[in-house]
Amino acid sequence: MNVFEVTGGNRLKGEIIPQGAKNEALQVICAVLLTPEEVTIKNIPDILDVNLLIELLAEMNVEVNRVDRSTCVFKAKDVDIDYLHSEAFRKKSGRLRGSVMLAGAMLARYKKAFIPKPGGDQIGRRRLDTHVIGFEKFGIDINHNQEDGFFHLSARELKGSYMLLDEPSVTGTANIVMAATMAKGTTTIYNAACEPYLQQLCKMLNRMGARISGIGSNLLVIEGVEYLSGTEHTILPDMIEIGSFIGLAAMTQSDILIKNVSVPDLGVIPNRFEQLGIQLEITGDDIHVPTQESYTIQKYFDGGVLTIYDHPWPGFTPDLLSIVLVTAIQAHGSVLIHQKMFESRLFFVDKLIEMGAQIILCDPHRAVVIGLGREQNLRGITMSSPDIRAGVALLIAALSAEGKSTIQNIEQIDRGYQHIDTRLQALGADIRRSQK
Ligand SMILES: CC(=O)N[C@H]1[C@@H](OP(=O)(O)OP(=O)(O)OC[C@H]2O[C@@H](n3ccc(=O)[nH]c3=O)[C@H](O)[C@@H]2O)O[C@H](CO)[C@@H](O)[C@@H]1O
Ligand SMILES: C=C(OP(=O)(O)O)C(=O)O
Repeated sequence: MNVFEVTGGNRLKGEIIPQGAKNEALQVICAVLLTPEEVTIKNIPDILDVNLLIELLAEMNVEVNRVDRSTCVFKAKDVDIDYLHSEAFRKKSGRLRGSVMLAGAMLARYKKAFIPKPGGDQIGRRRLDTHVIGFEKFGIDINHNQEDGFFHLSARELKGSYMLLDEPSVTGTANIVMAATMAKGTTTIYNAACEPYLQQLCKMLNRMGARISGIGSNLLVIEGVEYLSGTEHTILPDMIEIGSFIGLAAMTQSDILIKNVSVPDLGVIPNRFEQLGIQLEITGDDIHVPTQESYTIQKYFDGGVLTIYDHPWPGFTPDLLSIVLVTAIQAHGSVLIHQKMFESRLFFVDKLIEMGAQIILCDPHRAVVIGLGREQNLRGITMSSPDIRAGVALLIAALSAEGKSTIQNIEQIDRGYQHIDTRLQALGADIRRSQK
Protein backbone atom coordinates (compact mmCIF):
# COMPACT_ATOMS: atom_id res chain seq x y z
CA MET A 1 0.00 0.00 0.00
CA ASN A 2 1.35 3.44 -0.91
CA VAL A 3 1.27 6.24 1.61
CA PHE A 4 2.29 9.89 1.66
CA GLU A 5 4.63 10.90 4.43
CA VAL A 6 4.36 14.61 4.96
CA THR A 7 6.26 16.95 7.22
CA GLY A 8 4.27 20.13 7.52
CA GLY A 9 5.22 23.72 8.03
CA ASN A 10 7.09 24.57 4.83
CA ARG A 11 5.99 27.68 3.01
CA LEU A 12 5.73 26.89 -0.69
CA LYS A 13 6.82 29.15 -3.51
CA GLY A 14 6.65 29.00 -7.27
CA GLU A 15 4.50 28.39 -10.31
CA ILE A 16 2.18 25.51 -11.00
CA ILE A 17 0.25 24.57 -14.12
CA PRO A 18 -3.07 22.83 -13.50
CA GLN A 19 -3.67 19.44 -15.12
CA GLY A 20 -6.44 18.87 -17.65
CA ALA A 21 -9.88 18.49 -16.07
CA LYS A 22 -10.64 14.96 -14.86
CA ASN A 23 -14.40 15.17 -15.29
CA GLU A 24 -14.17 16.67 -18.77
CA ALA A 25 -11.62 14.05 -19.81
CA LEU A 26 -13.98 11.26 -18.77
CA GLN A 27 -16.78 12.72 -20.95
CA VAL A 28 -14.82 13.54 -24.09
CA ILE A 29 -12.92 10.25 -24.05
CA CYS A 30 -16.24 8.35 -23.99
CA ALA A 31 -17.35 10.46 -26.99
CA VAL A 32 -14.62 8.97 -29.21
CA LEU A 33 -16.93 5.96 -29.59
CA LEU A 34 -19.33 8.08 -31.64
CA THR A 35 -17.21 7.96 -34.79
CA PRO A 36 -15.11 5.45 -36.71
CA GLU A 37 -12.74 8.31 -37.54
CA GLU A 38 -9.71 9.56 -35.60
CA VAL A 39 -10.26 11.78 -32.57
CA THR A 40 -7.23 13.50 -31.04
CA ILE A 41 -7.54 14.62 -27.44
CA LYS A 42 -4.99 16.96 -25.88
CA ASN A 43 -4.24 18.00 -22.30
CA ILE A 44 -5.35 14.64 -20.90
CA PRO A 45 -4.57 14.38 -17.17
CA ASP A 46 -2.28 11.46 -16.32
CA ILE A 47 -4.44 10.15 -13.47
CA LEU A 48 -5.76 6.77 -12.43
CA ASP A 49 -9.42 7.23 -13.46
CA VAL A 50 -8.59 8.54 -16.92
CA ASN A 51 -5.90 5.92 -17.52
CA LEU A 52 -8.41 3.22 -16.56
CA LEU A 53 -10.96 4.59 -19.03
CA ILE A 54 -8.35 4.62 -21.80
CA GLU A 55 -7.49 0.99 -20.95
CA LEU A 56 -11.19 0.11 -21.15
CA LEU A 57 -11.41 1.62 -24.65
CA ALA A 58 -8.34 -0.31 -25.78
CA GLU A 59 -9.94 -3.51 -24.44
CA MET A 60 -13.07 -2.63 -26.46
CA ASN A 61 -10.86 -2.77 -29.55
CA VAL A 62 -10.56 1.00 -29.97
CA GLU A 63 -7.18 1.90 -31.49
CA VAL A 64 -5.37 3.98 -28.89
CA ASN A 65 -2.20 5.85 -29.77
CA ARG A 66 -0.84 7.61 -26.73
CA VAL A 67 1.41 10.11 -28.54
CA ASP A 68 2.64 11.30 -25.14
CA ARG A 69 1.16 11.29 -21.61
CA SER A 70 -1.14 14.23 -22.41
CA THR A 71 -2.12 13.56 -26.04
CA CYS A 72 -3.95 10.54 -27.33
CA VAL A 73 -5.37 9.62 -30.73
CA PHE A 74 -8.37 7.30 -30.65
CA LYS A 75 -9.97 5.42 -33.54
CA ALA A 76 -13.12 3.44 -32.75
CA LYS A 77 -13.48 1.61 -36.05
CA ASP A 78 -14.68 -1.81 -34.91
CA VAL A 79 -15.90 -1.76 -31.33
CA ASP A 80 -16.16 -5.10 -29.53
CA ILE A 81 -19.67 -4.80 -28.09
CA ASP A 82 -19.50 -8.18 -26.34
CA TYR A 83 -16.59 -6.98 -24.21
CA LEU A 84 -19.07 -4.57 -22.56
CA HIS A 85 -20.86 -7.54 -21.10
CA SER A 86 -17.78 -9.30 -19.77
CA GLU A 87 -16.56 -9.84 -16.23
CA ALA A 88 -13.37 -7.93 -17.13
CA PHE A 89 -15.43 -4.86 -18.12
CA ARG A 90 -17.61 -5.17 -15.00
CA LYS A 91 -14.54 -5.21 -12.75
CA LYS A 92 -12.60 -2.40 -14.39
CA SER A 93 -15.52 -0.05 -15.05
CA GLY A 94 -16.59 -0.55 -11.44
CA ARG A 95 -13.43 1.29 -10.39
CA LEU A 96 -14.51 4.67 -11.80
CA ARG A 97 -17.64 6.75 -12.17
CA GLY A 98 -16.92 8.02 -15.67
CA SER A 99 -17.33 4.61 -17.33
CA VAL A 100 -21.10 5.01 -17.07
CA MET A 101 -20.85 7.52 -19.96
CA LEU A 102 -19.74 4.85 -22.43
CA ALA A 103 -23.45 3.93 -22.62
CA GLY A 104 -24.72 7.12 -24.29
CA ALA A 105 -22.14 6.90 -27.07
CA MET A 106 -22.71 3.16 -27.58
CA LEU A 107 -26.46 3.67 -27.82
CA ALA A 108 -26.08 6.47 -30.37
CA ARG A 109 -23.79 4.42 -32.60
CA TYR A 110 -24.74 0.74 -31.97
CA LYS A 111 -28.20 1.00 -30.29
CA LYS A 112 -26.88 -1.29 -27.58
CA ALA A 113 -25.13 -0.82 -24.25
CA PHE A 114 -24.49 -2.46 -20.90
CA ILE A 115 -24.11 -0.56 -17.64
CA PRO A 116 -22.63 -2.34 -14.64
CA LYS A 117 -22.71 -0.68 -11.23
CA PRO A 118 -20.37 2.28 -11.72
CA GLY A 119 -17.63 3.08 -9.24
CA GLY A 120 -16.31 6.43 -8.14
CA ASP A 121 -16.14 8.06 -4.77
CA GLN A 122 -18.07 6.49 -1.92
CA ILE A 123 -19.56 9.83 -0.90
CA GLY A 124 -23.22 8.93 -0.56
CA ARG A 125 -25.95 7.45 -2.73
CA ARG A 126 -25.18 7.96 -6.39
CA ARG A 127 -28.29 7.02 -8.24
CA LEU A 128 -28.59 6.56 -11.99
CA ASP A 129 -32.28 7.50 -12.30
CA THR A 130 -31.62 10.53 -14.50
CA HIS A 131 -29.64 8.40 -16.96
CA VAL A 132 -32.24 5.62 -17.04
CA ILE A 133 -35.31 7.87 -17.32
CA GLY A 134 -33.60 9.88 -20.07
CA PHE A 135 -32.66 6.78 -22.06
CA GLU A 136 -36.22 5.47 -21.78
CA LYS A 137 -37.47 8.67 -23.44
CA PHE A 138 -35.58 7.70 -26.60
CA GLY A 139 -37.59 4.46 -26.68
CA ILE A 140 -34.67 2.39 -25.39
CA ASP A 141 -35.54 -0.87 -23.61
CA ILE A 142 -33.81 -1.14 -20.27
CA ASN A 143 -33.66 -4.29 -18.18
CA HIS A 144 -31.78 -4.75 -14.98
CA ASN A 145 -30.47 -8.28 -14.84
CA GLN A 146 -30.33 -9.35 -11.17
CA GLU A 147 -27.97 -12.22 -11.96
CA ASP A 148 -25.16 -10.36 -13.73
CA GLY A 149 -25.90 -6.98 -12.12
CA PHE A 150 -25.84 -5.19 -15.51
CA PHE A 151 -28.43 -2.87 -16.99
CA HIS A 152 -29.05 -4.18 -20.53
CA LEU A 153 -30.05 -1.40 -22.95
CA SER A 154 -31.13 -1.78 -26.55
CA ALA A 155 -33.33 -0.17 -29.19
CA ARG A 156 -34.15 -0.56 -32.86
CA GLU A 157 -33.72 3.17 -33.25
CA LEU A 158 -33.39 6.13 -30.89
CA LYS A 159 -36.23 8.63 -31.25
CA GLY A 160 -35.59 12.21 -30.21
CA SER A 161 -38.03 13.54 -27.61
CA TYR A 162 -38.64 16.24 -25.01
CA MET A 163 -37.28 15.48 -21.58
CA LEU A 164 -37.36 17.36 -18.31
CA LEU A 165 -34.56 15.77 -16.33
CA ASP A 166 -35.18 14.43 -12.85
CA GLU A 167 -32.17 16.49 -11.70
CA PRO A 168 -29.30 18.25 -13.52
CA SER A 169 -27.00 15.23 -13.26
CA VAL A 170 -23.57 15.88 -14.78
CA THR A 171 -22.82 12.39 -16.12
CA GLY A 172 -26.55 11.87 -16.81
CA THR A 173 -26.69 14.93 -19.07
CA ALA A 174 -23.50 13.88 -20.87
CA ASN A 175 -24.94 10.42 -21.49
CA ILE A 176 -28.24 11.76 -22.83
CA VAL A 177 -26.54 14.39 -25.02
CA MET A 178 -24.32 11.74 -26.61
CA ALA A 179 -27.31 9.44 -27.21
CA ALA A 180 -29.24 12.33 -28.80
CA THR A 181 -26.56 13.28 -31.31
CA MET A 182 -27.58 10.54 -33.73
CA ALA A 183 -31.20 9.96 -32.62
CA LYS A 184 -33.97 10.46 -35.15
CA GLY A 185 -35.46 13.96 -34.93
CA THR A 186 -35.04 16.57 -32.23
CA THR A 187 -34.25 16.03 -28.56
CA THR A 188 -34.91 18.81 -26.08
CA ILE A 189 -33.28 18.47 -22.67
CA TYR A 190 -34.57 20.82 -19.98
CA ASN A 191 -32.94 20.98 -16.51
CA ALA A 192 -29.70 19.91 -18.17
CA ALA A 193 -26.44 20.23 -16.24
CA CYS A 194 -24.25 22.94 -17.81
CA GLU A 195 -20.81 22.67 -16.16
CA PRO A 196 -17.84 23.68 -18.35
CA TYR A 197 -17.26 19.91 -18.69
CA LEU A 198 -20.57 19.65 -20.57
CA GLN A 199 -20.01 22.81 -22.55
CA GLN A 200 -16.73 21.38 -23.74
CA LEU A 201 -18.34 18.04 -24.63
CA CYS A 202 -21.08 19.78 -26.63
CA LYS A 203 -18.59 22.00 -28.48
CA MET A 204 -16.53 18.94 -29.36
CA LEU A 205 -19.62 17.09 -30.60
CA ASN A 206 -20.61 20.07 -32.77
CA ARG A 207 -17.13 20.03 -34.31
CA MET A 208 -17.79 16.36 -35.12
CA GLY A 209 -20.97 17.36 -36.97
CA ALA A 210 -23.60 17.26 -34.19
CA ARG A 211 -26.25 19.99 -34.04
CA ILE A 212 -26.51 21.09 -30.42
CA SER A 213 -27.79 24.51 -29.40
CA GLY A 214 -28.26 26.12 -25.99
CA ILE A 215 -24.71 25.20 -24.88
CA GLY A 216 -23.99 26.65 -21.44
CA SER A 217 -27.68 26.80 -20.50
CA ASN A 218 -30.02 24.26 -18.90
CA LEU A 219 -32.03 23.94 -22.13
CA LEU A 220 -30.27 21.97 -24.83
CA VAL A 221 -31.81 21.31 -28.24
CA ILE A 222 -30.19 18.57 -30.29
CA GLU A 223 -31.13 17.78 -33.87
CA GLY A 224 -30.08 14.24 -34.64
CA VAL A 225 -27.66 13.67 -37.53
CA GLU A 226 -26.74 10.48 -39.42
CA TYR A 227 -22.99 10.49 -38.89
CA LEU A 228 -20.29 12.09 -36.76
CA SER A 229 -16.73 12.53 -37.95
CA GLY A 230 -13.32 12.84 -36.29
CA THR A 231 -12.00 15.96 -34.56
CA GLU A 232 -9.32 17.39 -32.30
CA HIS A 233 -10.16 18.57 -28.79
CA THR A 234 -8.19 20.24 -25.97
CA ILE A 235 -9.34 19.70 -22.38
CA LEU A 236 -9.70 22.74 -20.10
CA PRO A 237 -7.60 23.13 -16.95
CA ASP A 238 -9.06 21.31 -13.95
CA MET A 239 -11.05 23.85 -11.94
CA ILE A 240 -11.08 21.53 -8.91
CA GLU A 241 -7.32 21.29 -8.94
CA ILE A 242 -7.10 25.10 -9.26
CA GLY A 243 -9.37 25.52 -6.22
CA SER A 244 -7.27 22.96 -4.34
CA PHE A 245 -4.08 24.96 -5.04
CA ILE A 246 -5.73 28.17 -3.81
CA GLY A 247 -6.71 26.46 -0.55
CA LEU A 248 -3.26 24.92 -0.20
CA ALA A 249 -1.52 28.27 -0.69
CA ALA A 250 -3.68 30.00 1.92
CA MET A 251 -3.35 27.26 4.54
CA THR A 252 0.44 27.00 4.19
CA GLN A 253 1.03 30.80 3.93
CA SER A 254 2.62 30.20 0.55
CA ASP A 255 3.18 32.30 -2.53
CA ILE A 256 1.89 30.38 -5.55
CA LEU A 257 1.25 31.45 -9.12
CA ILE A 258 -1.33 29.18 -10.77
CA LYS A 259 -0.79 29.50 -14.52
CA ASN A 260 -3.28 29.27 -17.42
CA VAL A 261 -6.44 28.68 -15.38
CA SER A 262 -9.05 29.71 -18.01
CA VAL A 263 -10.58 32.35 -15.73
CA PRO A 264 -13.96 32.60 -17.55
CA ASP A 265 -14.57 28.89 -16.87
CA LEU A 266 -14.03 29.12 -13.12
CA GLY A 267 -17.48 30.58 -12.37
CA VAL A 268 -17.88 31.48 -8.70
CA ILE A 269 -14.85 29.47 -7.53
CA PRO A 270 -12.53 32.50 -6.99
CA ASN A 271 -15.33 34.38 -5.22
CA ARG A 272 -15.88 31.60 -2.68
CA PHE A 273 -12.20 31.62 -1.70
CA GLU A 274 -12.30 35.43 -1.53
CA GLN A 275 -15.24 35.08 0.87
CA LEU A 276 -12.87 33.18 3.16
CA GLY A 277 -10.69 36.30 3.09
CA ILE A 278 -8.09 34.95 0.67
CA GLN A 279 -6.50 37.55 -1.55
CA LEU A 280 -6.32 36.55 -5.21
CA GLU A 281 -4.53 38.55 -7.88
CA ILE A 282 -5.92 37.63 -11.27
CA THR A 283 -3.72 38.80 -14.13
CA GLY A 284 -4.51 37.66 -17.64
CA ASP A 285 -5.20 33.96 -17.29
CA ASP A 286 -3.14 33.41 -14.13
CA ILE A 287 -4.10 33.48 -10.45
CA HIS A 288 -1.48 34.62 -7.98
CA VAL A 289 -2.07 33.73 -4.34
CA PRO A 290 0.40 35.89 -2.39
CA THR A 291 1.61 34.98 1.09
CA GLN A 292 -0.97 36.08 3.61
CA GLU A 293 -0.15 36.05 7.31
CA SER A 294 -3.88 35.89 8.11
CA TYR A 295 -7.28 35.90 6.43
CA THR A 296 -10.70 36.70 7.80
CA ILE A 297 -13.96 35.05 6.73
CA GLN A 298 -16.48 37.57 5.45
CA LYS A 299 -19.91 37.95 7.01
CA TYR A 300 -23.18 38.66 5.23
CA PHE A 301 -24.28 42.30 4.96
CA ASP A 302 -26.56 41.83 7.98
CA GLY A 303 -23.66 40.47 10.06
CA GLY A 304 -24.80 36.84 9.72
CA VAL A 305 -22.37 33.90 9.63
CA LEU A 306 -21.31 32.95 6.09
CA THR A 307 -22.59 29.69 4.58
CA ILE A 308 -20.83 28.03 1.66
CA TYR A 309 -22.93 25.38 -0.07
CA ASP A 310 -22.93 23.41 -3.29
CA HIS A 311 -25.33 23.88 -6.17
CA PRO A 312 -25.45 22.71 -9.80
CA TRP A 313 -23.47 24.95 -12.16
CA PRO A 314 -23.22 27.95 -12.23
CA GLY A 315 -23.42 27.38 -8.48
CA PHE A 316 -20.45 26.23 -6.44
CA THR A 317 -19.25 22.71 -7.23
CA PRO A 318 -19.61 20.11 -4.44
CA ASP A 319 -16.14 18.85 -5.36
CA LEU A 320 -14.50 21.88 -3.73
CA LEU A 321 -16.41 21.98 -0.44
CA SER A 322 -13.91 19.71 1.35
CA ILE A 323 -11.13 22.09 0.23
CA VAL A 324 -13.02 25.18 1.38
CA LEU A 325 -13.68 23.48 4.69
CA VAL A 326 -10.03 22.67 5.38
CA THR A 327 -8.94 26.15 4.26
CA ALA A 328 -11.29 27.76 6.79
CA ILE A 329 -9.51 26.02 9.70
CA GLN A 330 -6.78 28.68 9.94
CA ALA A 331 -9.00 31.67 9.09
CA HIS A 332 -10.32 34.23 11.55
CA GLY A 333 -14.07 33.84 11.93
CA SER A 334 -16.55 31.05 11.28
CA VAL A 335 -18.31 29.50 8.32
CA LEU A 336 -21.05 26.92 7.86
CA ILE A 337 -20.23 24.36 5.17
CA HIS A 338 -23.41 22.84 3.76
CA GLN A 339 -22.85 19.87 1.44
CA LYS A 340 -26.33 19.46 -0.01
CA MET A 341 -25.70 16.91 -2.74
CA PHE A 342 -23.79 14.12 -1.01
CA GLU A 343 -24.50 12.72 2.43
CA SER A 344 -21.18 11.02 3.23
CA ARG A 345 -18.65 13.59 2.20
CA LEU A 346 -18.06 15.41 5.48
CA PHE A 347 -17.21 12.53 7.80
CA PHE A 348 -13.49 13.07 7.19
CA VAL A 349 -13.66 16.08 9.54
CA ASP A 350 -13.03 13.71 12.46
CA LYS A 351 -9.38 13.51 11.27
CA LEU A 352 -9.15 17.30 11.13
CA ILE A 353 -10.59 17.52 14.64
CA GLU A 354 -7.96 15.02 15.81
CA MET A 355 -5.33 17.32 14.28
CA GLY A 356 -6.65 20.17 16.44
CA ALA A 357 -9.20 21.88 14.19
CA GLN A 358 -12.33 23.37 15.70
CA ILE A 359 -15.18 21.90 13.70
CA ILE A 360 -18.71 20.98 14.72
CA LEU A 361 -20.24 18.29 12.51
CA CYS A 362 -23.90 19.22 12.84
CA ASP A 363 -25.23 16.34 10.73
CA PRO A 364 -24.01 14.43 7.65
CA HIS A 365 -24.55 17.47 5.43
CA ARG A 366 -23.39 20.39 7.57
CA ALA A 367 -20.24 21.34 9.47
CA VAL A 368 -19.34 24.59 11.21
CA VAL A 369 -15.67 25.56 11.09
CA ILE A 370 -14.52 27.91 13.82
CA GLY A 371 -11.28 29.36 12.48
CA LEU A 372 -8.17 29.07 14.66
CA GLY A 373 -6.81 32.33 13.23
CA ARG A 374 -3.31 30.77 13.46
CA GLU A 375 -3.40 30.92 17.25
CA GLN A 376 -2.40 27.28 17.20
CA ASN A 377 -1.04 24.90 14.58
CA LEU A 378 -2.61 21.63 13.52
CA ARG A 379 -0.70 18.51 14.67
CA GLY A 380 0.49 15.83 12.25
CA ILE A 381 -1.25 12.43 12.60
CA THR A 382 -1.76 9.18 10.68
CA MET A 383 -4.94 9.21 8.60
CA SER A 384 -6.59 7.51 5.65
CA SER A 385 -7.95 9.21 2.57
CA PRO A 386 -11.68 8.37 2.17
CA ASP A 387 -12.26 10.01 -1.25
CA ILE A 388 -10.42 12.15 -3.79
CA ARG A 389 -11.28 15.57 -2.42
CA ALA A 390 -11.21 14.68 1.29
CA GLY A 391 -7.84 13.08 0.53
CA VAL A 392 -6.45 16.34 -0.82
CA ALA A 393 -8.06 18.28 2.02
CA LEU A 394 -6.18 16.02 4.47
CA LEU A 395 -3.00 16.53 2.47
CA ILE A 396 -3.42 20.32 2.73
CA ALA A 397 -4.00 19.98 6.48
CA ALA A 398 -0.86 17.81 6.78
CA LEU A 399 1.27 20.29 4.80
CA SER A 400 0.18 23.09 7.12
CA ALA A 401 0.56 21.08 10.33
CA GLU A 402 3.36 20.86 12.85
CA GLY A 403 5.23 17.56 12.64
CA LYS A 404 4.81 14.49 10.55
CA SER A 405 1.64 13.02 9.05
CA THR A 406 1.08 9.78 7.20
CA ILE A 407 -1.75 9.62 4.68
CA GLN A 408 -2.91 6.14 3.74
CA ASN A 409 -5.12 5.03 0.85
CA ILE A 410 -3.55 7.59 -1.48
CA GLU A 411 -4.89 5.70 -4.51
CA GLN A 412 -7.95 7.86 -3.87
CA ILE A 413 -5.86 11.01 -4.42
CA ASP A 414 -4.13 9.48 -7.47
CA ARG A 415 -7.58 8.94 -9.04
CA GLY A 416 -7.85 12.67 -9.62
CA TYR A 417 -4.55 14.51 -9.06
CA GLN A 418 -1.65 14.07 -11.45
CA HIS A 419 1.75 13.33 -9.80
CA ILE A 420 0.72 15.54 -6.92
CA ASP A 421 3.74 14.59 -4.77
CA THR A 422 6.41 15.57 -7.30
CA ARG A 423 4.57 18.71 -8.37
CA LEU A 424 4.29 19.90 -4.77
CA GLN A 425 7.90 18.95 -4.02
CA ALA A 426 8.89 21.35 -6.81
CA LEU A 427 7.20 24.12 -4.80
CA GLY A 428 9.10 23.15 -1.66
CA ALA A 429 6.69 20.74 0.03
CA ASP A 430 8.11 17.94 2.18
CA ILE A 431 6.08 15.03 0.86
CA ARG A 432 7.32 11.50 0.10
CA ARG A 433 5.50 8.59 -1.50
CA SER A 434 6.48 5.33 0.13
CA GLN A 435 5.34 1.71 0.38
CA LYS A 436 4.05 0.54 3.75
C1 LIG B 1 -17.26 11.78 -13.21
C2 LIG B 1 -17.97 13.03 -12.82
O1 LIG B 1 -18.22 13.90 -13.65
N1 LIG B 1 -18.26 13.17 -11.52
C3 LIG B 1 -18.91 14.37 -11.05
C4 LIG B 1 -20.38 14.28 -11.36
O2 LIG B 1 -20.85 13.08 -10.76
P1 LIG B 1 -22.31 12.52 -11.13
O3 LIG B 1 -22.66 12.86 -12.52
O4 LIG B 1 -22.28 11.11 -10.71
O5 LIG B 1 -23.22 13.35 -10.15
P2 LIG B 1 -24.71 13.87 -10.39
O6 LIG B 1 -24.65 15.21 -11.02
O7 LIG B 1 -25.50 12.81 -11.03
O8 LIG B 1 -25.24 14.05 -8.91
C5 LIG B 1 -24.44 14.02 -7.77
C6 LIG B 1 -25.28 13.93 -6.53
O9 LIG B 1 -25.92 15.14 -6.31
C7 LIG B 1 -27.29 14.95 -6.19
N2 LIG B 1 -27.93 16.12 -6.81
C8 LIG B 1 -27.62 16.44 -8.10
C9 LIG B 1 -28.22 17.54 -8.69
C10 LIG B 1 -29.12 18.28 -7.92
O10 LIG B 1 -29.69 19.27 -8.39
N3 LIG B 1 -29.37 17.94 -6.65
C11 LIG B 1 -28.79 16.85 -6.07
O11 LIG B 1 -29.04 16.55 -4.91
C12 LIG B 1 -27.58 13.64 -6.89
O12 LIG B 1 -28.76 13.02 -6.40
C13 LIG B 1 -26.34 12.85 -6.58
O13 LIG B 1 -26.41 12.24 -5.33
O14 LIG B 1 -21.05 15.42 -10.82
C14 LIG B 1 -20.96 15.54 -9.39
C15 LIG B 1 -21.80 16.74 -8.98
O15 LIG B 1 -21.28 17.92 -9.48
C16 LIG B 1 -19.49 15.67 -8.99
O16 LIG B 1 -19.42 15.62 -7.58
C17 LIG B 1 -18.65 14.54 -9.56
O17 LIG B 1 -17.29 14.83 -9.40
C1 LIG C 1 -16.71 12.85 -6.85
C2 LIG C 1 -15.73 12.94 -7.72
O1 LIG C 1 -15.41 12.06 -8.68
P1 LIG C 1 -16.22 10.76 -9.22
O2 LIG C 1 -17.56 11.23 -9.64
O3 LIG C 1 -15.38 10.33 -10.37
O4 LIG C 1 -16.26 9.79 -8.09
C3 LIG C 1 -14.82 14.10 -7.73
O5 LIG C 1 -14.12 14.28 -8.74
O6 LIG C 1 -14.74 14.83 -6.74
